Amino acid sequence: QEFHLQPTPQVYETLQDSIVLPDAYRFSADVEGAASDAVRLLGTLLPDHQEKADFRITVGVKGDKAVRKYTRLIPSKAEGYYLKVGKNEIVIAGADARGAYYGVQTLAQLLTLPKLPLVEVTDYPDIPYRGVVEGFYGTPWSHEARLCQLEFYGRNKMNVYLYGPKDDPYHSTPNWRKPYPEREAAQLKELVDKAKENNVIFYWAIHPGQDIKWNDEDRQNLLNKFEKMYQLGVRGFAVFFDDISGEGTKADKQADLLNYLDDHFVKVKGDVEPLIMCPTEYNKAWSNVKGGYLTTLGEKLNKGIQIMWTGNSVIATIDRETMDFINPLLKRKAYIWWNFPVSDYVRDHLLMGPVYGNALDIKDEMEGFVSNPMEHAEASKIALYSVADYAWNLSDYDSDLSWKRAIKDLMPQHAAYLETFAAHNSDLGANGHRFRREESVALQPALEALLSTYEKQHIIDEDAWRQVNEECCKIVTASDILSVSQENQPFIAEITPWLMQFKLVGQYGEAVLQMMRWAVTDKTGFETAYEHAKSLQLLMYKVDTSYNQNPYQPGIKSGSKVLLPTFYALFEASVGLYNQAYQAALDTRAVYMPYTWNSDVPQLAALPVLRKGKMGNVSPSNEVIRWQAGGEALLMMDQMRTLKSLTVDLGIADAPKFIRLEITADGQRWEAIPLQPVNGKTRFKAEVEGRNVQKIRLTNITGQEQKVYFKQFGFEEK
Ligand SMILES: CC(=O)N[C@@H]1[C@@H](O)[C@H](O)C(CO)=C[C@H]1N
Repeated sequence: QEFHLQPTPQVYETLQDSIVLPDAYRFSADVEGAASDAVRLLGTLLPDHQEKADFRITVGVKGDKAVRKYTRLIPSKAEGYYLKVGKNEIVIAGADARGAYYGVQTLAQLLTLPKLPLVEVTDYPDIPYRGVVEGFYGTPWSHEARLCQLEFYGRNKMNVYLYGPKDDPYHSTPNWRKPYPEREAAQLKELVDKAKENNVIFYWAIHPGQDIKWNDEDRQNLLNKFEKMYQLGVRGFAVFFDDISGEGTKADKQADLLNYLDDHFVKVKGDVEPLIMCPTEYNKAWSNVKGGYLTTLGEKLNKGIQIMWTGNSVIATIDRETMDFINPLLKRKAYIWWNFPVSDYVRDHLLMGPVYGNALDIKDEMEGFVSNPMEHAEASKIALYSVADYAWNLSDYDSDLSWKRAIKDLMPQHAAYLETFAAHNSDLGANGHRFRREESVALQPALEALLSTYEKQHIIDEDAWRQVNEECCKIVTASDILSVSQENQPFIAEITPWLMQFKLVGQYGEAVLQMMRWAVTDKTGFETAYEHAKSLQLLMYKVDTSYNQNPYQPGIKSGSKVLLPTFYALFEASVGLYNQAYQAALDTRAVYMPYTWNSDVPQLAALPVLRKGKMGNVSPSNEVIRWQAGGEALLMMDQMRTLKSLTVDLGIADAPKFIRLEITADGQRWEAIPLQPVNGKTRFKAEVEGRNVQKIRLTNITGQEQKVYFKQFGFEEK
């Protein structure tokens, strides 16, 4: 595969010739000046220079004497650079310090080649701010993972990292007012230093909105906390007002606070980046333009303050229509908070697929583009690599080529196996945001041909059968090789449960293909394959109910959108044929889900129901739910079932005043069941022990919209 620089440069010319870098070279640079970062990085790449040598290496920033004669070749764009590798010289001339540093990062990639190609690169980023917002719910990244991320950002020319893990108690309610304990403070200081080393701006974000008081005391509390972070070396600050309800959601109060911080902290300090804020109405689906929240921010917030936006909905790809809606309201270019590959609402899935769907013609519409990743730091790098590629140079972005390069970058030696894994572990499964991704793209035609021919004509499409069988063998091989790979152990540690599941899916596919082969030709062969398939289904269930048992979306899903559903359908079809051929009555069901959920409350409607043994749970939501008056949510059983317990948690202490819970055994007569407080906070139990139910209903009985959380709705059968 031909060599490709990352991110894809704006202009790359190669002279179809190369040199072997001499081990002695003359060096000219203004080492103390703006190019010091670039010179330091270069020093780690090349042997020491000698005074007398023919080959010359020049590094500088526009205006430095050393690069004066290249001035007109330097792009006049922030963070741009001109890089030349000639027969007897290398020149790196940056438009500014970071540009020079990026020029050296590009040279570093060229130096990994067997021979150094003669090139001229004229390069610069399309989007001013590019990087990552660690802004997900769930286990925050570890200190080691963050250090590793920052190096990755430096190499991929990402220039921002926003620290804002929702579950860090010192970032959010209740401890945002408190300084970090010593150990955490020391680690943050180390991160700030590591970020600087990699030319990444480290922003520390605060999430005070759920309990902030609009008074001098809390304003001072916030200033004090910022001052503490400043003393740790933080020079970039953000205030997030997302996913809150109550007083903190007021636009004019938020704007007053941000302007105060801007005037009395940022402008006073003089060496702090422009403030960033995340609004409460951070996506179009939730914005009520007439209500004036966004226009108030747009009008009142000081011009220099950057405002984040997730798009037309919480999880959305970004296009021109998206930007044409929001930029006029904010009276500035929105700073995109892109919620991918974040998986804190589908925690049983890994999102390893390509980054696609964002428009390539909107480079002048966005102030920033930062990705909210998975809690699995290494696994997120596949998407982050392509986010860096996209945000640097939109028009040349190719999602599939970038995805393949991202995989090679993460595991150069085992890239082929990782690509097999990533190709089939890319969709989210059903989820409350209705956001889906393609999965098993290359194998889909064969899977579809195999299934439709078999289901409709009861014959095997031999070519499709062979392709699917080959892929199943690859899946089994890839899973084993990756699970013991030493190439990137932190990454393998993150994905091991999914590798186990993925192998089982591959083996299940093999067994089902055998069942198809023998359904009407070899009774005993079929029965063995059937037994094997059933045991593999049980093994998959065991993995899914043993690992990653978080209280939100527990379990381990793999190949869940195309591969496994196709194998389930082929399983059922072949058992049907066998039963017919041999007048047998084997159970044809592959898996069954006895519970269904639906609701006329938009943010509840698509939440998936999860089942584990006798427990049923509706997947919780991270966001504030706007539950309209009379809105209802219905959990339906496939048949009458006897309950043992039922728990509801809407994040408010007085839920029984707002939401009525009812059950029915016959679908006609409903009976309200009182909700008893369980933990004195927001969790309630309904007395349903021994009750026969067919449906359970939750209704907002207050006659007006209620803002609640949907933290838990679960029941256990007897
Ligand atoms: C701005 C923003 O997207 N805030 C939160 C985010 O923290 C959370 O990870 C996700 C992704 O599930 C969505 C939002 N609830």
